[in-house]
Amino acid sequence: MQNGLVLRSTGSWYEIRNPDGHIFQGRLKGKFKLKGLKVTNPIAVGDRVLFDVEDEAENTAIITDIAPRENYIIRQSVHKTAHGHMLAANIDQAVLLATLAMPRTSTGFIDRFLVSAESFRIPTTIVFNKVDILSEDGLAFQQEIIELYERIGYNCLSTSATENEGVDEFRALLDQKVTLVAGHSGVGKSSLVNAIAPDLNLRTNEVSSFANKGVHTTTFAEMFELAPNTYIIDTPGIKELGLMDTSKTEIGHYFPEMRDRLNKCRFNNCLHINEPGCAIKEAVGEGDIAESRYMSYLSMMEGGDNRR
Ligand SMILES: Nc1nc2c(ncn2[C@@H]2O[C@H](COP(=O)(O)OP(=O)(O)OP(=O)(O)O)[C@@H](O)[C@H]2O)c(=O)[nH]1
Ligand SMILES: [Zn+2]
Repeated sequence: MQNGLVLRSTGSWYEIRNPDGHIFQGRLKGKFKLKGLKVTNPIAVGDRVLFDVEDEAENTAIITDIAPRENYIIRQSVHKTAHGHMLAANIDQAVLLATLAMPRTSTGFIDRFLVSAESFRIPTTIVFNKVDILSEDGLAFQQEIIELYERIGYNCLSTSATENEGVDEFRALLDQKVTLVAGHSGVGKSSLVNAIAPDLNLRTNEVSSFANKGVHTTTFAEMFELAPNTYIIDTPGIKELGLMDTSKTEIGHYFPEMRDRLNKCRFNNCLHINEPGCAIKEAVGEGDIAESRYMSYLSMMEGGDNRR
């Protein structure tokens, strides 16, 4: 019996790393209890498992147990069934990679991500990349945006992957942690990761013989070791985390700057849209809650598409 960390999953095979760095291709034998979780997959990237080596020469293994998870991210299936897909487990933090250069990340997209991360209790740092190509006005605007998010309590960092700015800070941020890295295509995710771990090459790693072992060749998330005890989880093709089973009354709780004010509204079932005596709208009016954040809130309440 050994323990290991699940680095990838194809749906039927799981790539497991043991503490010595040895890689096994593991699978579950028979049916495994999902312990009440409404998900289609019993094991996710980031899971810690116990396993028995099945074939020494082939490096295959049988997974016998899964350690309790500290947290996990579930994505609702495209079919909107009651069951979602567990994207990753045991995540220490998320990095939302954004840019105010091109392709510009909207505050709506940032807020949607932050709300999801709050709902999964994952602390998030917003990294603003491509600072090297911002104009003077662009830089001033970025400073305002950073202040806006820092006031709420989010850690922010500005970087240039190409000019090596903020790269040491980025490396320090990831050190000894399991970090989910997310962001739109083109913001510089691979450039920034390659700047701190040149040997890794995110892109080429995606195509491996491992993927051929599975019936479903789509891998939803993958874990990469950057340095000892330092991992990133890449979610290729996944732009937003999405929310599971979130009622309208809950959304306000995932805006930290609203949380403390929620019990000050006149009506305790206030949705902060057009009710009289609303402490949230009052705070927006006084500038204590940013207009852009409130707009994101309203958009999420409408279930509107706020992805861009
Ligand atoms: N000026 C500037 N360009 C950058 C920076 N970081 C990345 N780029 C450029 O932006 C483009 C996209 O960078 P990638 O690292 O491939 O972006 P990505 O987010 O990994 O995008 P996908 O590969 O589509 O997921 C490339 O042409 C990079 O050279 C930066 O800090 N400054
Ligand atoms: Zn209210």
